[in-house]
Amino acid sequence: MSIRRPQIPRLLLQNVSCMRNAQQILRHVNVSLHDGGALVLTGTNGSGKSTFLRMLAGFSKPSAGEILWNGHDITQSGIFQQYKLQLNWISLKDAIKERFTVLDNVQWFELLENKIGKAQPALELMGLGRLVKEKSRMLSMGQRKRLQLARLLAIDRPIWLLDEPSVALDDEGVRLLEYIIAEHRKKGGIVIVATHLPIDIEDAMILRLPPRFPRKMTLIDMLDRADIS
Ligand SMILES: Nc1ncnc2c1ncn2[C@@H]1O[C@H](COP(=O)(O)OP(=O)(O)OP(=O)(O)O)[C@@H](O)[C@H]1O
Repeated sequence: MSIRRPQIPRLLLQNVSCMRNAQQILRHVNVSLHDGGALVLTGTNGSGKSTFLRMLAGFSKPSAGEILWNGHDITQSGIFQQYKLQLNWISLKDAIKERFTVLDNVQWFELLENKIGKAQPALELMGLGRLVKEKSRMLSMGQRKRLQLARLLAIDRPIWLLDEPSVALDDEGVRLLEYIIAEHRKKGGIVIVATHLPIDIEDAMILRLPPRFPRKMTLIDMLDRADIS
């Protein structure tokens, strides 16, 4: 009889806290993600969703606890060099070069990755096929987001860190985003999304970060109270 060992999670956050500017932003976060896993981060403005993603990307270090990738602490420099090659990141800063064409904006990143051939099909999938030769400065907000998503597909790394990926997308764009996330997970990819907007990700873990400051009473709260009395 063979005894199966429990698999080590691909990503494990153990009791992680994070400070920024001498302020405690995240407290005692525990998350475990295996291949194909998905995590959706929600929470009020300033609750720490972007901080969480930045920490996973290695831009800031946990002030306590550990982030383990394949069981190894990502803050060790040898490990981090390998770990960072697993990551692909989308944020509101889109890093689009205005003077490049739409196609060049994806191919440039492919080139940096020593990859080739996925830019055009990725742009077509994201509905930008007819715009590949246009200068990127011509793109609308939603088209810029679609270009960022095409980059994700072309670069094709396993761990996606997506900060507000559906902002500016129309309904079809959101469906496409949900589709590429589902396909990525089928291949064993991991997806972590920080969002305020509804997104349909099957069996995703949801982590709602607590508000950092007690909310002051708003006019709506006051009106509600007036109703009760
Ligand atoms: N560069 C920085 N230096 C210091 N503190 C920062 C920095 N960026 C953000 N913060 C603080 O960290 C806290 C969490 O910010 P963060 O951007 O992670 O929140 P968020 O949940 O992503 O918010 P939002 O929903 O508004 O995007 C905020 O109180 C913010 O003021």
